[in-house]
Order: sequence, then structure tokens, then C-alpha cells
Amino acid sequence: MKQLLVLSGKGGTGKTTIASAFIKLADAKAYADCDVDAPNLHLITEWNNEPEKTNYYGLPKAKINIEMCIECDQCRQNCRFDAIKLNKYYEIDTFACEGCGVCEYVCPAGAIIMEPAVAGELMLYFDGERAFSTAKLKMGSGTSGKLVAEVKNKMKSVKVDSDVAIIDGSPGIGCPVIASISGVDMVLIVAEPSISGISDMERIINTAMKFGTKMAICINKYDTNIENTKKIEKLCEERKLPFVGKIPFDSGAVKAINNGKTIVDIDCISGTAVKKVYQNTMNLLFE
Ligand SMILES: Nc1ncnc2c1ncn2[C@@H]1O[C@H](COP(=O)(O)OP(=O)(O)OP(=O)(O)O)[C@@H](O)[C@H]1O
Ligand code: SF4
Repeated sequence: MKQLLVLSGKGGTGKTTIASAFIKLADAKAYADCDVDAPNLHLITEWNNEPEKTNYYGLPKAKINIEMCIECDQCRQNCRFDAIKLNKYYEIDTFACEGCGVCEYVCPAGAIIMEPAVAGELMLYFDGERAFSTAKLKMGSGTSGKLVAEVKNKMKSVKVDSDVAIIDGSPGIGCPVIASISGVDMVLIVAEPSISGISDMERIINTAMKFGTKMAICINKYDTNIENTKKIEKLCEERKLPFVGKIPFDSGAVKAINNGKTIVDIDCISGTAVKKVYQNTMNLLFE
């Protein structure tokens, strides 16, 4: 099963819009939403059954047993994250605690232990034929890269008969994006013809290149700035990056997404354009 990851660098360029259209066009039986900070692919894909839910444990957090505490202040003085507060008793600010364990180490009374903490939830939808893996990171939790790796593992943990798996990535070039790139067969970059769109596109191209992963570029909302669209096409030519097509700005796309549909579920110009982008992308993926 070939894995295609949809990325963009900049947020809001249309990754989910395009990934969901690809899922429909490919009739993909395996797909995943790796945008764990703000997942939204589940809003467009149709599932009647409840997902299997699993807690995701991120960094451990310190816990103080106040009965054992002798109020020596060692933990507070040594915590470089300022996560220990003295109110009525010594308390842990769980948002600030990075789980380094120094407080447990310095406490002379053995009053502190490090406890696993729930940092999010993994959800696997599976009906025997199709699998959809997604997750939600808890507000203020880190280690999103590890959660992304688990989302992909969950998707692969069930057997489905599919040539292709479509993965919706997260914006940016940080940990969750890097975790999503590892092991995929190809990255489709959705560019937007704005100044920040071009700048972020170049950053994600450079990031993906470090992995040596096959890559293709498409432009969404291309007619919002024809000048910049030409710049992106030229850049692809200069850097010898396959350009797989462009999709116009379309009020039909907004209508489809707002109604929980993909752009290929309704008759609209972006839906027609994405079919060409899909065909070119699949030709590259399976070449
Ligand atoms: N071709 C288009 N024409 C008009 N609007 C579009 C088009 N493509 C996407 N949109 C709209 O742009 C918005 C962002 O799209 P989408 O959620 O697919 O982007 P994203 O890159 O996945 O965002 P995020 O960075 O939050 O993951 C949505 O409101 C969507 O309806
Ligand atoms: S180091 Fe241990 S004994 Fe000292 S204040 Fe902190 S919890 Fe209490």
C-alpha cells in the first residue's frame, strides 16, 4: 500500500480539502489525519460507527505527596521550568511541568513521583473494510510528533485491501510534520500563491528534501494571484520538482466543505480541477 502525504507549510492552503477529494477519488480504504493539533478530516468523511478510542500518554508529570513533604523548597529551587508553586502547600503546575524528573531526584523526603499523563486521544474508525485513524492532542500538551507516529501506526494496524493510503498532514515544518513524512512514499505539497504561501512552501520543500522523499507540488486558489502562481511554477521548473496542477478559487469549495462534503461530491470548478491533480499525482506515485 503506497502512502501519500498531503502537506503545505502554511496553514489553511487547502490540504484537507484536497486530501478528502483524493480519498473519494481513490476510494481509499486507509486514511489518516495527522494534524493532531486541529484535526478536521473527520468532519468530511462519513462514519456511522463509533471509533475505538485509546489514551495517548505524552511526557510524565510530577506529583507531590503533601503528607510526606517536609517543605524544604528544594524542588521549587531546582525546577528550571518554574513548575512548582508554593501556595498553601507545594503544588505542580502541570502545564509548566516538562517531566524532567529533577524534583523527584532532589526531594530528600521521597515525596515526589513521576506519573504518566494523558496528553491526547487516538481514534480508529474501522468497519472491516475501511480504516481511518485520527487523534486529538490535549491543549497545552507537547510531543505531538510521537502522537503523529502513533496515528500512522494505528492506520496500519488493521488489514484493509487498498492500493493507496492518504494522509492529511499538519501545517508548519516542526515535529508533527517531520514525524508524518517519515516512511511515506510521496509528499504532495499544496501551495497557495501568496507571499507567505510561497515562503512556507519553500520551507516545506527543503524539509521534505532532507528525507529524500518523492515530492510533487500543486497550487490551490491559483487565480487569487496569477503573478505568484507563475513564480511557483517557475520555481518548480528550476528545482526540477514535478508540478501536478492547479485549482481555482471556488465558492463551491467553501459550500461543499461547510456541508461536510468533498469538492468532488458536488458539481464545482475546483472539483473538476482536482481530478486532474489527482490523476497526475497517482501517475507519479505509482510510476
Ligand atoms: N479552491 C478553493 N476555493 C475556495 N476556498 C477553498 C478552496 N480550497 C479550500 N478552500 C477553503 O479554505 C479553507 C481552508 O481549507 P482547508 O481546511 O482544506 O485547509 P488546510 O490546509 O487543511 O488548513 P489547516 O492548516 O487548518 O489544516 C476552508 O474554508 C476551505 O473551504
Ligand atoms: S523537595 Fe520534596 S520535601 Fe522538599 S518541598 Fe519539594 S516535595 Fe517537599
